[in-house]
Amino acid sequence: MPLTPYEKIVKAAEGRADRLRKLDELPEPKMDDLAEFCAIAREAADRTLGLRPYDVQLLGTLALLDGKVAEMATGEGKTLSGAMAAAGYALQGKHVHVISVNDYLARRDAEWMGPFYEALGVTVGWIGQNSTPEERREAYARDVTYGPVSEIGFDVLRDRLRTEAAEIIVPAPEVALIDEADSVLVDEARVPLVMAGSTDPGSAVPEMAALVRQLVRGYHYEIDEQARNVYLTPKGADSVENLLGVELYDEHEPGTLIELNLALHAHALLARDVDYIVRDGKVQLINPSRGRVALLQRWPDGLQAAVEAKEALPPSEKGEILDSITVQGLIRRYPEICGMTGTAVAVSEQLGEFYGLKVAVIPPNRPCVREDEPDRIYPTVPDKDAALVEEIQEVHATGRPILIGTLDVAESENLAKLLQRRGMEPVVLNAKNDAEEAAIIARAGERDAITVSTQMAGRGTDIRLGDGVAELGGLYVIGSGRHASSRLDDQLRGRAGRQGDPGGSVFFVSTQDDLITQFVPDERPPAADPDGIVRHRRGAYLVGHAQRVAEGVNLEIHRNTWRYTRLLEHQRELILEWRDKVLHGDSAAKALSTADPERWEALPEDTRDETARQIVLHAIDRCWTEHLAFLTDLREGIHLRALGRMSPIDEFHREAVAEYKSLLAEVERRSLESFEAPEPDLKRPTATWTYLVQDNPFGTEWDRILKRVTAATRRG
Ligand SMILES: Nc1ncnc2c1ncn2[C@@H]1O[C@H](COP(=O)(O)OP(=O)(O)OP(=O)(O)O)[C@@H](O)[C@H]1O
Repeated sequence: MPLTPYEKIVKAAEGRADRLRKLDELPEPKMDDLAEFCAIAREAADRTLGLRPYDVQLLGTLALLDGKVAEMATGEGKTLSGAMAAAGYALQGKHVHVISVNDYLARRDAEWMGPFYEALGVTVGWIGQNSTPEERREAYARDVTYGPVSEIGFDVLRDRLRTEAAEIIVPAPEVALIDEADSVLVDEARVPLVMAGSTDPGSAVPEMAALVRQLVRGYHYEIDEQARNVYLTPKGADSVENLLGVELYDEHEPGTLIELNLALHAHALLARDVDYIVRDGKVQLINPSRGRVALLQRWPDGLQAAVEAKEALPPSEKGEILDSITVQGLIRRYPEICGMTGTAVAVSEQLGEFYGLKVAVIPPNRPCVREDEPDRIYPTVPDKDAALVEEIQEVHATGRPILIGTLDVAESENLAKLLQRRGMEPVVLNAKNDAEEAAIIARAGERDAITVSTQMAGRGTDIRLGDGVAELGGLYVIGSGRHASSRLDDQLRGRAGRQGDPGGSVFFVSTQDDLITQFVPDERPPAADPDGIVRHRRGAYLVGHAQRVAEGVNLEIHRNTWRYTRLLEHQRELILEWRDKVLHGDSAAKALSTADPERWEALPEDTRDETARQIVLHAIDRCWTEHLAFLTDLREGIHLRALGRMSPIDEFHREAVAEYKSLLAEVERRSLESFEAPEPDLKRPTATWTYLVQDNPFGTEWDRILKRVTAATRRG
């Protein structure tokens, strides 16, 4: 039977692809080969997807193939650039993980790009939260696997505890191609992915939650400027002691103080509809940089329980941490890393420092003609809100679609109410109704549309202009306040003016906004002009300055966390290497038969190898879990050493290294003990589960101890 034109191109491309597969035999792919690859990929995309890649998309692909982070503006077609690069790596014989930010995008992109991969003879699969182990295994066996960072991380953690070599499902890491690279590599880098086991419900203390509700800010407790800490005043401490009838600062009974602190944190620093929402009887955290519900995320155990108590919800499960890995640790396992995002330049320093990555700026296909107006600055929040509503009403009267980006769920709901009162009909998109996202966004560019959204609308969504909207000036984006990172501002602006569309953007700011009062509390804002707008140059300076301070604080936190986790990641690699040898080889048998030849001989020959393997694996896993707990405690308490003028990080390293060395001896000791026991106890947790820990927003135990010491001195 004659081939259809489609089959012909598939065949031709496959033949070419076979030749390209041989590329990896060459020491370095030559430019000629890359050019040929680009030509084939463009043709394949055109014929299979109906999308003929623009030159700039190919430039993006080349940057990715060169191991860079490609900065490409929104709507420039990163999905296709990424797929071409993934195919390029796959044709060199490498496994590629395309790391998406959520299940929806992983599946959508893998399916959308499917025919393109097929034409090049590259196999593709995807995984999501609901994938079964079998589906996962199959997806990982493909040349290119799409998946959200958390799912890949959880699979790595689960593999980490396998006791049968055949059960391992994630292949050795080769290439990571990361979508929204700044968000994954920088904003989420500190998030630990955790695997926990066994059962013990968290302890929530409803009485504490009720007690802190009665306390008054400024009298009983204070919050520091950056809203990262809350502490009792001497008066507050007295009142609490009276109410509880206990001595709070009793060194021997720290439990009450810890519970009280957690309850106070949950009460004073974590706000419903800002930091989390309550849905289906559960506390659901909101991802601060995405504005979405962060499914699977929770705070460290005590804090999670305190928030649940605050909301009068049943406590969620609590368990022993069997292993954990940070997003940064997970990504750094890949020998080759590349990524793409609309905003990379602003974090190029971090990308270089933490991953050795360089940024390549890809020009837009058509010049951006969006008009970005300077911020409109007002003295107070009510002034700002009034002006915002006024502006929306005026522009809405012309029919031009408006997208308003708010900083949190509560703000989006308040603004929507204000607009409704003026007879407008805004559509709200936030973490509470994320299921309707696609439908809401699809209409956001139509005439008369008013969409109020949290940062959710900032990424990964394509807003097309409706009929006649270009003549009205295109989409008008308004920010109701500047974010703590200029990247988030830029992403919001980027929703307008895609692919040379007309569009506009402006931010409304007040000198009372949290960004300013938290990060530059001592600066006095300039006065407003008679019409109520702050035009003095210092106003704009202050806003920019506050944002830079906020970015600096976050970078410092990232650096500090990495200083502590780097050693841990290194130790994990070493222990995993050892574990792998045990799992895949006969090192356990060798060690135990040498240690106790008599016992070895007494064991049935056909099962003793496996027995030895299970004994040593069990000892390694137990000791590692205990080591992790030790390091967590060490890190929490290490800052007390600073009082003794030792550098906390040096001290941490010294102890962690010593402990690791003793861990190796301990594994051997326990293995031998089990080996010699008549009935070795090789129990493993009956239930395991995975979750992400949202960084403890309130610093370390050290801060709390300092506050405690200060409070106690003040009282004395
Ligand atoms: N070469 C092309 N020719 C025509 N349309 C294209 C081309 N490449 C991509 N597109 C279209 O452009 C739109 C945006 O693509 P995509 O979602 O990949 O953009 P993006 O860069 O990821 O944007 P965002 O930052 O919003 O995620 C899609 O509708 C896609 O079909």
